[in-house]
Amino acid sequence: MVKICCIGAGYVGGPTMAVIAYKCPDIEVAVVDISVPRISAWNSDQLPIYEPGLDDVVKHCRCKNLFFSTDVEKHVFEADIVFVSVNTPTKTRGLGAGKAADLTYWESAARMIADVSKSDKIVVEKSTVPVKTAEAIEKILTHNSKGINYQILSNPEFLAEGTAIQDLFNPDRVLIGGRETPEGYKAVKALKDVYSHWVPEDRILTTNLWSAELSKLAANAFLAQRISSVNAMSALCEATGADVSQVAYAVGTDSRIGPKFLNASVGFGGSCFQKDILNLVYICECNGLPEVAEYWKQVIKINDYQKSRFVNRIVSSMFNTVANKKVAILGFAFKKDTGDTRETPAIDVCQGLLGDKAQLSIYDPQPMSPTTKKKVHCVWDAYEATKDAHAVCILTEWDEFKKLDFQRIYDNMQKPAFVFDGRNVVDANKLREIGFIVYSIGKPLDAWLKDLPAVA
Ligand SMILES: NC(=O)C1=CN([C@@H]2O[C@H](COP(=O)(O)OP(=O)(O)OC[C@H]3O[C@@H](n4cnc5c(N)ncnc54)[C@H](O)[C@@H]3O)[C@@H](O)[C@H]2O)C=CC1
Ligand SMILES: O=C(O)[C@H]1O[C@H](OP(=O)(O)OP(=O)(O)OC[C@H]2O[C@@H](n3ccc(=O)[nH]c3=O)[C@H](O)[C@@H]2O)[C@H](O)[C@@H](O)[C@@H]1O
Repeated sequence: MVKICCIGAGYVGGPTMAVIAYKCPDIEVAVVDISVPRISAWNSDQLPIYEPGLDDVVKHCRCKNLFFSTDVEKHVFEADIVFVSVNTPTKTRGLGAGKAADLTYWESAARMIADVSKSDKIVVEKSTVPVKTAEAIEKILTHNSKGINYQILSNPEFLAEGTAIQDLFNPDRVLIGGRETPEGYKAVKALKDVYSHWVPEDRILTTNLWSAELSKLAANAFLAQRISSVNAMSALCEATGADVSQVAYAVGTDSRIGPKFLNASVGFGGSCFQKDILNLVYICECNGLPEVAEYWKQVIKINDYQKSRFVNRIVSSMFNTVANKKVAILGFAFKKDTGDTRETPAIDVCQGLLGDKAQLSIYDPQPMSPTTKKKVHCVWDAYEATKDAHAVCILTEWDEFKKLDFQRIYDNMQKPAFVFDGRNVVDANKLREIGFIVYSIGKPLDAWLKDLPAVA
């Protein structure tokens, strides 16, 4: 029986390995982590992450061919294939701080693999890493190899949170990069055999190591660029009376452009887009390509602009001050159907409003982390959040926000009552009929808002 071990039981390691175990009953999969609470949660009824469909997949294989453990060394020792899916955040200190990927966790995982291994292993980069990381990992492993043969593969993950199980069951493609040597091809084939249990052959792409590593950063940069492009258009729409949804639809019907990922928003968030673009920018700079670096940096600049533009809209609409006014925040997660609040645009919007001394009352359908709860006032119901508020800000596109009784909300709010829709989820005209003053990203402006400055 092939044995797989995955180091890192996070948003990627957990769901990815659960699906491998589910689709490959002949393979034994162990997911290991240094975090005891995380592993305990994976072994309980309350999984550490919320992802539609994940519970069923985990329940189906846990303790059969899927195991979660803190005994990292034992499972690495036993494995034929070791996936490394540890976090690779942006460096906060030292060389490349604020841009480069912090590979501390990766390096310590690689050193541990070298320490405990007694047999040949395929080591798979699942984390998103800078191009050429495989070379560094190879050096760490081979310098400590004790005669063991390691093959490094790059197998970046393209799942999106909220649709992880769907994405893993039916991926657009699986990408595997390896060394162009006989041993390298053999390792690529071994990993391909795992995915071929359920992924059609023509969707498993094989490349050299560097193409696979760079394709992951490129894919995230292209996706984020589309959002910044439509968000840049949203500002122009507001200035001209065009409607960003109509523009996006018209643009997206061109088959060369395509309709997906063109929803204007308060800005993109999540743990990866910004981190991966910063990483790309840093790699460009290190390779003497400042113009290319500047090009990608602009995607982040527009995203920051979009978030501050939204805050400025709120403050300027409400007589230029939100001091001591209750503002209800509906949605804190970085997108719907996830409990993840990492790098959510809601953090920047809330900070902006708190900077103007607003009193925030936050409601998200998913429970907030204890750290977030300590910093802001969270409530368990949208009606409680909006009671006596001057304004409602919608920051995540949860479906339940579309179904709220806005007449009830209006009746219980201070007047004039404002709605700032950062996700274009509500029917603005219906809300206007109730009496709200409504701002929707990239949509024709209310008379109230028209003459106010959009950006201070
Ligand atoms: N979150 C997402 O949707 C996606 C993330 N990625 C990439 O996948 C990687 C992992 O991301 P997430 O799963 O979101 O991170 P995460 O932070 O949820 O999980 C990483 C886990 O690795 C563990 N860990 C760190 N060092 C360790 C070590 N030496 N030994 C054992 N465990 C260790 C941590 O305790 C943590 O539980 C990142 O590189 C990210 O860019 C790629 C595609 C999607
Ligand atoms: O490397 C990663 O971590 C992953 O990053 C993204 O996945 P994720 O961040 O989970 O979620 P997305 O659906 O891409 O959304 C990212 C952000 O963009 C925003 N967004 C998305 C689409 C859109 O049209 N408009 C928009 O503002 C979302 O609300 C969210 O804040 C990519 O979609 C995945 O392919 C990739 O694997």
